[in-house]
Amino acid sequence: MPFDPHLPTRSQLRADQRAIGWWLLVVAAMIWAMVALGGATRLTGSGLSIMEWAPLSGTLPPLSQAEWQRLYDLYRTIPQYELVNQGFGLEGFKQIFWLEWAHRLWGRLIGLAFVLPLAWFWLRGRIPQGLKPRLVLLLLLGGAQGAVGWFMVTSGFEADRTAVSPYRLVTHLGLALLLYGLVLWTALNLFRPERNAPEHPAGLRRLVHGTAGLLVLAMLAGGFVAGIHAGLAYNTFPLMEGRWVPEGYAELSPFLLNWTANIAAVQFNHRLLATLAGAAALAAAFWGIRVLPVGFARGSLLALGLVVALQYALGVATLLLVVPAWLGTLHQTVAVGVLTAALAALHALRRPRHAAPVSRTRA
Ligand code: HEM
Repeated sequence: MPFDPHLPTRSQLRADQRAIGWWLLVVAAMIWAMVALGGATRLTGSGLSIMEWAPLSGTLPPLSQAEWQRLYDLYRTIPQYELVNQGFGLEGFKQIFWLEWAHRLWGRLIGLAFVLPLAWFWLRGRIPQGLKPRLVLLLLLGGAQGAVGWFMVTSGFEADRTAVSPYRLVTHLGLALLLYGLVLWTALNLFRPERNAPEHPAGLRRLVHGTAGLLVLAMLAGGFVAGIHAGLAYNTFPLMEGRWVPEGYAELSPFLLNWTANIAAVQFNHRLLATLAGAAALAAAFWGIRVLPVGFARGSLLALGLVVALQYALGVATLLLVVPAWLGTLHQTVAVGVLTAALAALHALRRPRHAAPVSRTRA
C-alpha cells in the first residue's frame, strides 16, 4: 500500500478507539442513571406535573411565584389532579414537580454529553471508518426517546386517566433499554475489537443468546406490570391467590389483550418469564465457570448469574411489600445491570470471524 500521511497510525487508531469508547461508556452510565430517575419519577406519581414541552425554556425551573402558580393552575386542569391530588396545594405540587424536572434536565444533559464530544471527535477526524453512521443513528434514537417520552406524558392528560398509557410506557422503557444496549455494545466493540473468544462449546453461546432473549421479554413484561399497576395485586409468592396460574388468566377477549391489560395474566407472565430467564442465566453461569478460563467471558457470565439472582430477589421483595417507591426504583435500576451483564457475556462469546476486516492505517 502506498504511504499516505493522512491515514492514522495503528497506535493513533487504537488511542482514538479507546477515547471514543470511554466517552460512550460515560453516556451509557448517564442513561442508566436516567432509567433510575425515570423509575423514581413514575413511582412517586411525579410524571404528569409539567404539562409543557419546552426544550429550551424548560431548562430553568420556575423562578417566580407567578410562574409556579401558572404551572400549578395548568396541572389543576387534568384528571390526575381531580382524582388523586385534589387540594394538595402549591407545596404538594412542588414536591411532584422536582423529580419530573430533574428527569427532563438529565435528558438534556445526556444530549449535550453526546453531541459535544461527537462534534469534537468528528471535526478532528478522530472517528474511525465505519463508525459515523452508527453514532448518527444513536443521536437520532436519543432524540426519538425524548419525543416518545413527551408522547407518553400527553397520554396521561386524557379524560378519566390518572396515569400514562401502558403501551407508551413500555415503548419508552424499551427504547431506553435499546439505546443503552446499543451505546454499550458500540463501546465494547471499540475496547475489544478482536473476536478472540476462548474455546467454548457452541451450545454455551446458544444458551446465552436464549437467556438474553428471555431477559428482554421479562423486562418488557415488567414494563406492563408497572404500566397497569399489576404489582398492587396478588402480593404473595410463589402462588397467586393460592394457585400457580391465577384464575381469570384468559378473562379478556381477544386473548392477546390479556398479556397487556389483564392484571392476573400480566403479573403471571412476568413471573414466568423472569423464572425461565433466571434459570437459564444460572445454568449459563455454572457452565461458563466449568469450561471457560479466567477472563472477560467467564467474569461476564458469573456477573450475569449473580445480578439476575439479585434482580429476582428484588422483584419478589417489591411484590411482597406492595411496591414501595424506593424498592420499585431499585428493581428498575438493577434491570439495567442485568442487561449490562447479558450484553457483556454476548460480546465476549461472539463467534470468531475467519477473515478479520483490514482497517486502513499506516504502520
Ligand atoms: C430476571 C428477573 C427480572 C427482571 C429482569 C425484571 C425486570 C423488570 C422490569 C424491567 C420492570 C419494569 C420496570 C419497573 O417498574 O421496575 C419490572 C417490574 C416489576 N417486576 Fe420485575 N423483573 C424480574 C423479576 C421479577 C420477579 C421474580 C418478580 C416478582 C415475583 C417481579 C416483580 C415485579 C413487579 C411487581 C414490577 C412492577 C413494579 C412497579 O410497579 O414499579 N420481577 N421488572
